[in-house]
Amino acid sequence: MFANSVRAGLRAASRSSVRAMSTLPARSAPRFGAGIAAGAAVAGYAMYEASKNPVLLEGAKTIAGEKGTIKPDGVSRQLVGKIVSRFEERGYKLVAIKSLTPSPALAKEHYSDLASRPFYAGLVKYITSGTPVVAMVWEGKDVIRQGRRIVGATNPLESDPGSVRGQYAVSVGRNLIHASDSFDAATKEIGLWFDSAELAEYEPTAWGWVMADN
Ligand SMILES: Nc1ncnc2c1ncn2[C@@H]1O[C@H](COP(=O)(O)OP(=O)(O)OP(=O)(O)O)[C@@H](O)[C@H]1O
Repeated sequence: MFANSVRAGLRAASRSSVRAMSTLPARSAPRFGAGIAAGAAVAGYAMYEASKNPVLLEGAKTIAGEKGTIKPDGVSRQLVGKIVSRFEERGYKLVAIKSLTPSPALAKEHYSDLASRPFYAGLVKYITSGTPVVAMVWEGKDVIRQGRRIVGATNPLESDPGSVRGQYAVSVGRNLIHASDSFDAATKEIGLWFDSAELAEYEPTAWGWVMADN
């Protein structure tokens, strides 16, 4: 489950904005990520699990986090259930989920690291099209790295066939879902997309069986 320190950090971050979120102590870094998959926002993200051995993604870039967000094409194509099932069946805990149409300001902040890219304007337009996105936060061991594997490579041409993008997408510009690619990104994204009160605390029935190391 979430370490109290981590949970406290996330809640503080959610209350205090993105900058506050990024101040979560590295030693408290959980082995998870948050992600948003779907519609637009990247909250696809995914989640976060407290860990005694912090694991940050090697060479990770800022992303939405695990937080995961199902983008508008994922919602319009009615793939939300299938995508959520991938995380649930793997054993990850759903901490938060909501459907919304992000504002241009939210979309721009979420993808701020891509502002100089030629596809940025189209990306923001796509995410804010009016078809909602589904923002999620998932928790569990290695959820950021595993979440990225579940989602698949950015370009469907390079995605593993068993991944979400590898099975359902053909275009990099319509790749269905976003998932945070690092702890810092997940923390930032969870804070961008969710209020602390939206992050649930509970223990799934088989949590111990799924997350135990020995
Ligand atoms: N060449 C491109 N043309 C159009 N859209 C692109 C292109 N490259 C990336 N994108 C869009 O920008 C998003 C963010 O790109 P990024 O390089 O951060 O990949 P990613 O981290 O796999 O994606 P995401 O952040 O959505 O999970 C991609 O998911 C895709 O929707």
